[in-house]
Amino acid sequence: MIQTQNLTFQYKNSSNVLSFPNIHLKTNEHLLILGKSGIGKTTLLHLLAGLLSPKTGNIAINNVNISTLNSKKLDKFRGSNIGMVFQKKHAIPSLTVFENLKARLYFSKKEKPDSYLNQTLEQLHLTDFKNSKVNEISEGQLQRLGIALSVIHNPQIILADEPTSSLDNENCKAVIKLLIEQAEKNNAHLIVITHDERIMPFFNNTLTL
Ligand SMILES: Nc1ncnc2c1ncn2[C@@H]1O[C@H](COP(=O)(O)OP(=O)(O)OP(=O)(O)O)[C@@H](O)[C@H]1O
Repeated sequence: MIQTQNLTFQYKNSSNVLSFPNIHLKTNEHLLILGKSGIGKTTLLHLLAGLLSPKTGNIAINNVNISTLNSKKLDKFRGSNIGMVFQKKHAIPSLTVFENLKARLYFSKKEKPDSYLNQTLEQLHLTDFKNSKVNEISEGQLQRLGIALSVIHNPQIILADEPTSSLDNENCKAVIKLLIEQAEKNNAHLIVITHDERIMPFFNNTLTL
């Protein structure tokens, strides 16, 4: 369950106060967040991930009010409950694709057999690049690795910022299907922000800021 109430946010060096509609997602519900450039989509996603603190309002995730957690507890909560697909890539360049997945599991203190990692790479058309270093793969492959890294530890919430923007139609479909499949397999919520109209048919719930 995700519930937000009266959320507002203000960047330090800005006089603009961003305010957001309330969100209420029940178990297994997903959400697509739309809105014009600069309206606050990424800011909202970062608030939901606990990467930013609201100026006012509350965010409850599975009955934990994350706005009240101190930074140590918030880091722990995020590490095991949230998977983020960032616009900027978060893979470790000196490691291979496969080693990155192993490292992600290590940091989230979860264990998975190698066969599970291989299956995820297969679903994202990354098997051929399993032993490639991150700086040897293309932008699209890197973006798909970002998806794999965000779901490999089976988080309760998957937050994705423009996950399909640089992908061709085939990989766009593969990525969104994998995100939905992972979310459903784990009873997790999937929240996506996008400009990409190709992914709208995959969502029943949309919120336009
Ligand atoms: N670090 C910052 N300091 C000050 N203002 C910021 C900062 N980051 C974003 N903003 C401003 O806050 C507003 C919301 O930004 P945000 O990135 O959330 O929008 P967005 O809807 O995700 O945009 P886009 O679709 O272009 O990525 C914008 O007006 C932006 O200029």
